[in-house]
Amino acid sequence: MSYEKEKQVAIDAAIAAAKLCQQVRQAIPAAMEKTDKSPVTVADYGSQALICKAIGDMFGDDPIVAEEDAADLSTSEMAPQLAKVTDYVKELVPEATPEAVKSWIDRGNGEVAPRYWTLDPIDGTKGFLRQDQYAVALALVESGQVKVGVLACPAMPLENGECGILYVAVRGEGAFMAPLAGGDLQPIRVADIGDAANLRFVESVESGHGDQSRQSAVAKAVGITADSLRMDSQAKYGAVASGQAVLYLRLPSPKSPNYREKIWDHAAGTIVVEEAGGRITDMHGKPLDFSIGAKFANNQGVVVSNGTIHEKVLEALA
Ligand SMILES: Nc1ncnc2c1ncn2[C@@H]1O[C@H](COP(=O)(O)O)[C@@H](O)[C@H]1OP(=O)(O)O
Ligand SMILES: [Mg+2]
Ligand SMILES: [Mg+2]
Ligand SMILES: [Mg+2]
Repeated sequence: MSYEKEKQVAIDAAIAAAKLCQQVRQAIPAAMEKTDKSPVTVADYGSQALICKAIGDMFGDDPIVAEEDAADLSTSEMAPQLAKVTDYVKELVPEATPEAVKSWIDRGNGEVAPRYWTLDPIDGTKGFLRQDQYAVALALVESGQVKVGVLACPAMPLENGECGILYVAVRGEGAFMAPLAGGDLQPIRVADIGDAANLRFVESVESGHGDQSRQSAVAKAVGITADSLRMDSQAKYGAVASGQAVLYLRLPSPKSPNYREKIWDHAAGTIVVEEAGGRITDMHGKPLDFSIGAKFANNQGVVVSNGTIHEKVLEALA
């Protein structure tokens, strides 16, 4: 089946959301704290409102499993924050009101189903706040398989020195990138192992999101001697898909061994890498299971590679 309409709606929505994020970031955003102590900003809510509205308007029957929840914005003390979110959304959707914005955000409370969308309105909020990398990540999943993935990475550098990359993939059609500011989609491929300059691996900036000493040891065991490239968000998937790195390791942090990865932190990135010729499994070699819920209850860790080194990496982990 062709996903032309889904792809186009997803691209347009992600570009609009990325614009909103860039506007918020110019104003040096403040972080609010969620109940799990993780940060969130008006841009996370604004991005989720825009994208859930767009998907809901075009594909009203599709559930959306998204990270944020409008309940966090519904108290009277949060009214000024909701007003700010509404102002940013209004610049792109003039009819936005606080109530409408909350209802759009709440479209993201859907559950995993035979066909669903999953959204991280800002992946890498900590990177967003640090003026580092972040991504707007949207994917369509059918029968447990990601079919369409769009990653908008406003801070990813292009070869010409400008910033902003859009990565797009549709199952069976290849992976592509374009300048986020506009331009043609160009095919991308993972790096060949013979390409020594690209023999690098990527990992999180946040040391609490992985096991950095084990990640370095595994990279060394497969012949990668260069220091890791540390990057926030699913921009790391973009780096592997476009050949800037051959490996992305995300092994459970000793500080939070029971943490389970969330589907919206991986769905869009995984199809971009797979369609660029790469491979993704968990640290035990199992495929990521997108069919059970918002968390990967049956997977531990994530290994993303150019494909050719994957078995060696799994052997080093075993
Ligand atoms: N202990 C953890 N291990 C792995 N990922 C985590 C952990 N805690 C939070 N995260 C998630 O890591 C993602 C950012 O990853 P990266 O470090 O690659 O930029 C965020 O979506 C964040 O989720 P959350 O938004 O729920 O805090
Ligand atoms: Mg995230
Ligand atoms: Mg997020
Ligand atoms: Mg978050």
